[in-house]
Amino acid sequence: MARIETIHELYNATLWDFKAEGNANIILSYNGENDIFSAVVLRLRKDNEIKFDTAVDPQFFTTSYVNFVMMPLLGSKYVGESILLEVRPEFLKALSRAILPLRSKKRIQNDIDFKQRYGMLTPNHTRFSVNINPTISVELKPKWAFLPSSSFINCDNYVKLQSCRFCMHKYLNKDKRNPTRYCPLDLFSLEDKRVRKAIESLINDPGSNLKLFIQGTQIEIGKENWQTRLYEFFEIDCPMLDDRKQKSDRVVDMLISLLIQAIMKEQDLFIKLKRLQKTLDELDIEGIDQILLTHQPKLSEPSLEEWKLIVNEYKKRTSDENAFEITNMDDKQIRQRIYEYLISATLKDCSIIFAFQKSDYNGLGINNKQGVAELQSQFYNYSSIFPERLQQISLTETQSAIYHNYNGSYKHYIYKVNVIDLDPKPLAKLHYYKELDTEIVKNYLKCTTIKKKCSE
Ligand SMILES: O=P(O)(O)O[C@@H]1[C@@H](OP(=O)(O)O)[C@H](OP(=O)(O)O)[C@H](O)[C@H](OP(=O)(O)O)[C@H]1OP(=O)(O)O
Ligand SMILES: Nc1ncnc2c1ncn2[C@@H]1O[C@H](COP(=O)(O)OP(=O)(O)OP(=O)(O)O)[C@@H](O)[C@H]1O
Repeated sequence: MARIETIHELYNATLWDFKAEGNANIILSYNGENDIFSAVVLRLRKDNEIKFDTAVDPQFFTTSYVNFVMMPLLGSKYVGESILLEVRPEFLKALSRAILPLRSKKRIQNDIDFKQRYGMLTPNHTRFSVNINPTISVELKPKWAFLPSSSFINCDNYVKLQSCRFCMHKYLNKDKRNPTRYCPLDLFSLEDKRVRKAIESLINDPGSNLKLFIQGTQIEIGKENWQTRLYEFFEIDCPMLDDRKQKSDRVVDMLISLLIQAIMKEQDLFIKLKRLQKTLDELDIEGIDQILLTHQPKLSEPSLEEWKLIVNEYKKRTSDENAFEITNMDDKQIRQRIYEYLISATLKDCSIIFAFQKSDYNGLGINNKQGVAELQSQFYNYSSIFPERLQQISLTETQSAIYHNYNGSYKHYIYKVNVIDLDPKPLAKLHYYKELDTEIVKNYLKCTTIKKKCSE
């Protein structure tokens, strides 16, 4: 269950900086002097039209959903703990006034929801609580990791079997004449060359799918001289490279190389995310739509207890070789598939944050492979993974170590990786999902004559 706290010292709007916002939430980072909160963010729900029809408080529900559904599926290593902080309308209104000038115009139509009773305190995944060395963080929003293969897909929509959802969707967005080269299937292939292509494409055209943070502050990629902020982190001051362009290309390449190395170390997360997205969406939205029309099942938002059962049932279904035929589903199995689709929708929309902090453990100056391998094994033996615990509010995070090998020179970093935005999607969105799917395919068929073949 979610833990609820009242922490009086936090109800002061000047202690919170606007950090970021999405469609549904606003995130504030603590700027006060109490070290306990130095790497903590406050996540507040925005006042959106789509409301959850649940008996319990929506923030309480969301936090418990993350604990009961997402943690068992993704693993506690990747899903941060959070605490509910009791909040009052006066505090929320003061925050809203303070952050208004900093918010993007495209988002301000929805304010903080002043009626929420709780905000969510969670670790700031773009910072470390022990802030002794420079930190760099990269947030990826990878989106759909698979090609569907459902027999429910209408033959007129055959493109869905060969072009991935993201690569089709990009033609519907504003920049459709010059769409990004990023394809999530490259990232999830976990093949060196393709992962590099995915990350390079994201850096060249980040959109909302890649964000970069230095010391927890977002850097706008592409803005003039944005790369200079990377020099300090990578300790680049090479006299041989006084050519600016060469220097900045090198530092971006170092960032890409560090990120790829961490992605490869955390392959399990990417494999898991892809498998979950795919198996929880076995029917495709076209199948979900058909069973909704044919069977008209009675549906309501599952309670937290029901969500636990849905996860267990999914696990049973996917481990059972004699699983039932999708053509022979009873009412309970039909509802199960619909709820599984909603879990998959969350996992198609989540983001992954990698944060790196330079470590003082410098490998004693060793720069040959054998020496590094020895040190690495010593290091991993005693502390490859260790939890960082913020005593008072007790939010645990897992940190790991990485030796970044860049052209034969090794640097040691501590890093952490966390999945964010794991909120439940409401049943009311199913209709939107079907409409969007139809629109994406129709537009894609019309828009481009060359249909890209994405491969898993
Ligand atoms: O529908 P999609 O695929 O465009 O995804 C939406 C996202 O758009 P994107 O394509 O990532 O720019 C959208 O992101 P942006 O607002 O575009 O940054 C939201 O994440 C939205 O989820 P929610 O309504 O906040 O729960 C997302 O809605 P869901 O489909 O995940 O419910
Ligand atoms: N725990 C965290 N630590 C650091 N940054 C965070 C954290 N949670 C959220 N953020 C930042 O705030 C942004 C918005 O947060 P979040 O994804 O939770 O909002 P949302 O409204 O649910 O997004 P979406 O529009 O994708 O649905 C994230 O993209 C990320 O940059």
